[in-house]
Amino acid sequence: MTFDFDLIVIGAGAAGLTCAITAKGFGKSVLLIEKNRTGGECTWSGCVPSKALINISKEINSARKYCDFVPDTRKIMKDVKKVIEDVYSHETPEVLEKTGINFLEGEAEFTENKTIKIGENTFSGKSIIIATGSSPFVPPIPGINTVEYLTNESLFLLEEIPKSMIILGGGAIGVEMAQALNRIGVEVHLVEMLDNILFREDQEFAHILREKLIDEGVNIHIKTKAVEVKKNNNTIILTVEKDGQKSELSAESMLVAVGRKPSTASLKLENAGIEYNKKGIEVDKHLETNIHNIYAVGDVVGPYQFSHMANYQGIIAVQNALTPLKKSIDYSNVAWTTFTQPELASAGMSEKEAREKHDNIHIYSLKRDELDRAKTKKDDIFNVKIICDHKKKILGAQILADRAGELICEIQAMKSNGLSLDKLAGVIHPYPTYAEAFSKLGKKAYVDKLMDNPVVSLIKSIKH
Ligand SMILES: Cc1cc2nc3c(=O)[nH]c(=O)nc-3n(C[C@H](O)[C@H](O)[C@H](O)COP(=O)(O)OP(=O)(O)OC[C@H]3O[C@@H](n4cnc5c(N)ncnc54)[C@H](O)[C@@H]3O)c2cc1C
Ligand SMILES: NC(=O)c1ccc[n+]([C@@H]2O[C@H](COP(=O)([O-])OP(=O)(O)OC[C@H]3O[C@@H](n4cnc5c(N)ncnc54)[C@H](O)[C@@H]3O)[C@@H](O)[C@H]2O)c1
Repeated sequence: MTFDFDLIVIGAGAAGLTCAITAKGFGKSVLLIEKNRTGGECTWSGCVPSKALINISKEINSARKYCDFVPDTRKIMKDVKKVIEDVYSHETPEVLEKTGINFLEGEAEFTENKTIKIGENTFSGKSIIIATGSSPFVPPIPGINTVEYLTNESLFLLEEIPKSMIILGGGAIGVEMAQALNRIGVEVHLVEMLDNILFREDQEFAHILREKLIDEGVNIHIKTKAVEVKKNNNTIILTVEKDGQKSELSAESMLVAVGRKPSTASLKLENAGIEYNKKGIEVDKHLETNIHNIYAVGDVVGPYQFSHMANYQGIIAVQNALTPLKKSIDYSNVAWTTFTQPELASAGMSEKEAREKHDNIHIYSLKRDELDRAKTKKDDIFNVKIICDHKKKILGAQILADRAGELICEIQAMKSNGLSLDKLAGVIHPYPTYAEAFSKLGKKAYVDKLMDNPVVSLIKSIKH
């Protein structure tokens, strides 16, 4: 059987772009289909605009320590859009076509398992990769459809920012946006139904971060459930329930950020017999669906909804789809960062997970007052936790600090290469840096390892 393309990729977000570029690198013919704009969520309504807004809000926050002023949110939003345009300029259909990728704009659906339909046209692919991402989940709170709520898809399209905002959901989006919006002058109410923000993170560090946000002026309502939404003139009124007591929060606008739903509806997966559930498309360890040569990657698959995971999965899926070598996905070395200030970065296991999986773990931690660099900045928050097994092999790490997302990469590199923490003991780190914390912890691990050595134990016992 002959095919129109070696590979058809549906969706040109982080995952789909990686797939198309990687396949082209293998010298294969590729058709990339996108119904909206190339770049997907990360460029238009996710990582890029959120980090641009966070950066601006940091600058405003620093300046505000020394003088008071009202930020111009029209100018802020214009600058956020400029950043989006800059990133997009490197991934436009024209740029992609120059690399030899065939690009088609349109909504793709399966007609059968080798054939995709876009409008009136059908195309066959020897292999197909689904990379259609996710969209915001909107909870069925009574009255929600009677108000014009925002999601990440509409927030960054605003020309100016409302003066007050209710944010529903204290996850990654809610917390990052709560701090950034509050810093640019928005009165923020963050509503989270669990007993802390950032439920996936180390809860001790999430607690410190929560206190910091409250200190900055964010109104955080934990253990609080949204029960009804209504509108009164230009005000959104959210009825919430906490400990059985109802009360009302009001604001000009409301951002819904309570998780994602996979984008499967438009694909007509049934026509190809592809299995999926409400969490997304089901794949095996090779990222292959139940249908041979149809793969799925990125947010539409999970379990981690990050751009870097979309990239990682994309490369593996292409390799498996186009070459005889089958590579398994490995989620044992995942790292991520929540871009608040301070940032909260994680690699591998949390302390809780490590305790569940290992009998004998050792936590190496270091706080602000043990590190000169942190002490040089007034009010700096600095917390590191590195979780090791009994041989000091790194199982996981969490860092709550400025630029924690950069700092975690040193530990991530060590962990991914199976190195133990004591190996950092002899590595010279410049003084005074935040990263010096790692060589200090490496030295502690080195001494502990030495003490665990049977020869040292024997000498110690003889001496005693
Ligand atoms: C506010 C926010 C901030 C974030 N910040 C970060 C961050 O800092 N770091 C990080 O790693 N991650 C971050 N993320 C997560 C990250 O954006 C996603 O994990 C990533 O973009 C997923 O990429 P994807 O390619 O799987 O999906 P998407 O980027 O959603 O791409 C899917 C594409 O498929 C297209 N599509 C869907 N159906 C069809 C169809 N039938 N036919 C044709 N095209 C179709 C869509 O239009 C879309 O362009 C953030 C997310 C949000 C919402
Ligand atoms: N820096 C980053 O890497 C980054 C930033 C933003 C988003 N993301 C990705 O996007 C994904 C989605 O982010 P998100 O913040 O929408 O989801 P999330 O799953 O991270 O958090 C959603 C939060 O909403 C709460 N919630 C759910 N229903 C609620 C309700 N009815 N009332 C009050 N609270 C409710 C949940 O308890 C949870 O804490 C993240 O999981 C992450 O993968 C990553």
